[in-house]
Amino acid sequence: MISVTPTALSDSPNKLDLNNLSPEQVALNINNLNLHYGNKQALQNISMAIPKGQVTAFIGPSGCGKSTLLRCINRMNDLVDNCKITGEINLHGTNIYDKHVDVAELRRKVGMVFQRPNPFPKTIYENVIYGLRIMGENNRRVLDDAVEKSLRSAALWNEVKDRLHESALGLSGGQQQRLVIARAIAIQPEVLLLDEPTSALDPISTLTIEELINDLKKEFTVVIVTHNMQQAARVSDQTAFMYMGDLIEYSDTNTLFTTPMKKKTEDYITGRYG
Ligand SMILES: Nc1ncnc2c1ncn2[C@@H]1O[C@H](COP(=O)(O)OP(=O)(O)OP(=O)(O)O)[C@@H](O)[C@H]1O
Repeated sequence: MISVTPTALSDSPNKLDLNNLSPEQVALNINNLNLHYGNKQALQNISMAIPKGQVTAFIGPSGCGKSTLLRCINRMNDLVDNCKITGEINLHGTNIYDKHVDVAELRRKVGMVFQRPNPFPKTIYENVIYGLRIMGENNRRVLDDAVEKSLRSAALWNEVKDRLHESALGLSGGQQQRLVIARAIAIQPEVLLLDEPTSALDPISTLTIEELINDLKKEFTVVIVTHNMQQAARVSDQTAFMYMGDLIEYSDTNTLFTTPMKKKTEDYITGRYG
């Protein structure tokens, strides 16, 4: 039996009715999303509303489609050959799969952080402003401000403020992951996607990132994929349990971990499989 401590870090006890969110409460609305890799269907009719300014976790056994669903939210699967997607994902009312959508612009609104920290072989400063430079920002004052603000938001400023012009590769793994989060938030996305952001980190760095996630939702909508149920319970406001490409159950995190509605969810959270 796996024991979890629901919402230990999350400071948002206000339960939302996920089936009845007002348009102002919704960041992302996923409607009848289906995804095939060649002949293999990896997502089946996924529909869910992801609330704004909260942390939503996707959990489920290996291969259930968590990362695939996450990658749909910034159209990363467009890069995969033979991948076919039907359905809609509405970001603040616009279907991101509409043919008129500029994918580069979408990825500015929907940032992503991966499992392994991937700083560029540049200075800490240049890593943070990477996206701003691509957008054509060259004003030193604007860039300096963005560096400080983003590093503060990523809980890294105090550790690196005296070495901003040193290589990012000299940072520890946990610091590198916070730097990558700073890089993602420097361009002020609306949504931040985190794909198992702590799976390569030690327990102390993991805790630091979990605390950071709890702060990030004050500014951004956060969606996290995690293998770790305790982590989902600690950081998320609502949790979606997936199994073999289906969304089995989606509810506020406390309810999902304490009184799941579906047998499959119960079996998973009590460690019967996965
Ligand atoms: N690029 C791809 N091409 C073909 N099949 C893929 C591809 N990516 C994922 N799949 C398949 O789609 C299914 C869902 O994979 P996905 O990585 O989304 O699962 P997951 O729940 O995130 O798993 P894990 O926890 O192991 O990372 C799996 O069967 C996987 O093998």
